[in-house]
Amino acid sequence: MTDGLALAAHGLGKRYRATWALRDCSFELPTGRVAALVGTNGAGKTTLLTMIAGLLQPTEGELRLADGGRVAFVAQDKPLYRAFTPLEMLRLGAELNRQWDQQRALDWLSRFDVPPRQPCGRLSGGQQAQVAFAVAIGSRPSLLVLDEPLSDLDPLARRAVISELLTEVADTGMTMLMSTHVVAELSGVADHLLLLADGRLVMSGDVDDLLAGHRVYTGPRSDGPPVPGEVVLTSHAGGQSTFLLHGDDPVDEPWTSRPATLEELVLAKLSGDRAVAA
Ligand SMILES: Nc1ncnc2c1ncn2[C@@H]1O[C@H](COP(=O)(O)OP(=O)(O)OP(=O)(O)O)[C@@H](O)[C@H]1O
Repeated sequence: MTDGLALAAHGLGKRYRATWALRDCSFELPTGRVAALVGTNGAGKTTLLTMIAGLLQPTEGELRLADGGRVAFVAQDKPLYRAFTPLEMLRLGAELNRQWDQQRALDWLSRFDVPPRQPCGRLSGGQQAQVAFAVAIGSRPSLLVLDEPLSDLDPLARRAVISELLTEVADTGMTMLMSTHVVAELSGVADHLLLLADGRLVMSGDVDDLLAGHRVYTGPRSDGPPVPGEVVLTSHAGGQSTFLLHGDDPVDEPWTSRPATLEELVLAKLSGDRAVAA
């Protein structure tokens, strides 16, 4: 494994009976990054994360973790023992993990007001998610893998959880990989992106590198862009046309241009280079 990488995949694939859920997946994830795994429904996100967590064997290819790397995985359905209280879940975590940070786990529960002595089966979905986070954080992972971590949480809790997770990354140097559908929440959070569509990795890398050279040009309705470059997305609304281009040439009035956002680039890549009516 090359130094500085938390994870590397090479030619990774998974087939369920006759169907390939993931194919030809190769990427490198540097240590200490906050990576977002984005994709449409059924794109293969859970399949990839479950393989990284070591709970599913690849059909082909290879997946390598940093030497001595420890993965914590918070699955989409956040399985907890319903009769156990949050404190008992932490005790179980302490017994199952050679390295365990009880204080970090307890701090997480109190930060999110989780009743520590109430059976998990009687906690709300959001509180159960917080117990799963506390156990994962307590296990002191070098790579924290989260499958749709925010789906059970209200908008305030989503923001608070993201902020706490970023603090954990900064404090401990761990790497984080999380799948999400909510592209709008990635800005300022993810510095690395893995984008899946139909079981294929269509884009991956450092967010700033991916955004570099992508601009949005807006001007009068037109069949083609005002400057050369690869058209990533076209949209027409009323008398106006907008082109997302891989190219950053200056443009003359009445056209204007600005840098593309991560959300625009992701949505454009997921919808292909089809023209969309805004
Ligand atoms: N156990 C399984 N047996 C057969 N097919 C499966 C199994 N698990 C997943 N698949 C199929 O593999 C593909 C990828 O599924 P996966 O759950 O990895 O996608 P996803 O990106 O996580 O989707 P979502 O965003 O809807 O959760 C889908 O076509 C799915 O139907």
